[in-house]
Amino acid sequence: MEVIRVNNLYKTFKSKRKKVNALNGMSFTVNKGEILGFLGPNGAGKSTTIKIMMDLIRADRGSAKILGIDSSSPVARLKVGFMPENPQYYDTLTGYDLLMFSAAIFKVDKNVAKKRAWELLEEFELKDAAKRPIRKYSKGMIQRIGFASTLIHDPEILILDEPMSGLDPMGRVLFKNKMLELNKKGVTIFFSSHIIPDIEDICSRVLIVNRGKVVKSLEKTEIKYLTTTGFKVIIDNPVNIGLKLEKITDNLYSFLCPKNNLIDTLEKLKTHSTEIIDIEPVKKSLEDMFVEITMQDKTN
Ligand SMILES: Nc1ncnc2c1ncn2[C@@H]1O[C@H](COP(=O)(O)OP(=O)(O)OP(=O)(O)O)[C@@H](O)[C@H]1O
Repeated sequence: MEVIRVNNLYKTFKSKRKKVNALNGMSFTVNKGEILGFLGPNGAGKSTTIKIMMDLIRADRGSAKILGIDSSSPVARLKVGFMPENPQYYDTLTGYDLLMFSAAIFKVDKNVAKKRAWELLEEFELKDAAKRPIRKYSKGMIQRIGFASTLIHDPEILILDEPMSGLDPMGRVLFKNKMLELNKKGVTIFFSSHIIPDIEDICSRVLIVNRGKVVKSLEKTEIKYLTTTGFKVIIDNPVNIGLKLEKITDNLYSFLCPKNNLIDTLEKLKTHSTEIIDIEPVKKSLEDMFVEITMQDKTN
């Protein structure tokens, strides 16, 4: 079931000196239960898309719908938790106050909100800082209270713009675990990131965006298989098949075989009295794949 539909968005920013085409037909859907990563280079249009989904700005053309309701209606966001890139909060509020403020926006019952606020402060390791003003929080603490505030009304969908930027490794692990835990409970998560390993670790699907549109959608299993570039073959004899052999032990040798050459190579091995001990895939990273896809898009 589809919970978000972004359809053919166009957005041009005009300033005195120049025009920037930020979105050029951005389209995608998010399905219930997904953790969908929105990956793209700087300026690809990720934040612009998210701002349109949250009705912070309006598109020139196209539409964004959440749970079937156009994003221009506040009702569309009742079940959404949203964290912007570089969140800026009223910094005289304490962490606890911010959670209660968010709860009031979503009309959460005050007693329910109080209980939930303390649970979230505990989960995000902010209990000790609960009554301190946010202006005294570190960047990581602001990210954590920001994430906590998106959860105060038990949203069905989370939309997070670069949620892990600026977090230390422990903070990133906390966020990733939290996202996985929420997803297990049925929350659909859409988040943008520059940090490819974070996307690779937790996403069920990745959208690669460039120059204002989606250039590729990859399922987790596709990432697993499409990143294979060749194979490391282990044999028991130093045979000459035209590929460079590495000696592992007196009885084990390995060579790297390009993906498109495996069948021919196995045929050649058949004519020698050698045994194939093992074949393991050699992979490029999602990062290499991302660079290739965006470079290809540049030359098209
Ligand atoms: N308010 C604005 N006025 C003028 N240009 C803008 C405005 N907002 C965004 N842009 C431009 O639109 C393009 C897309 O920006 P956007 O912030 O959506 O990219 P992004 O993919 O989120 O990038 P990053 O990963 O660097 O945050 C960029 O060229 C940006 O400079």
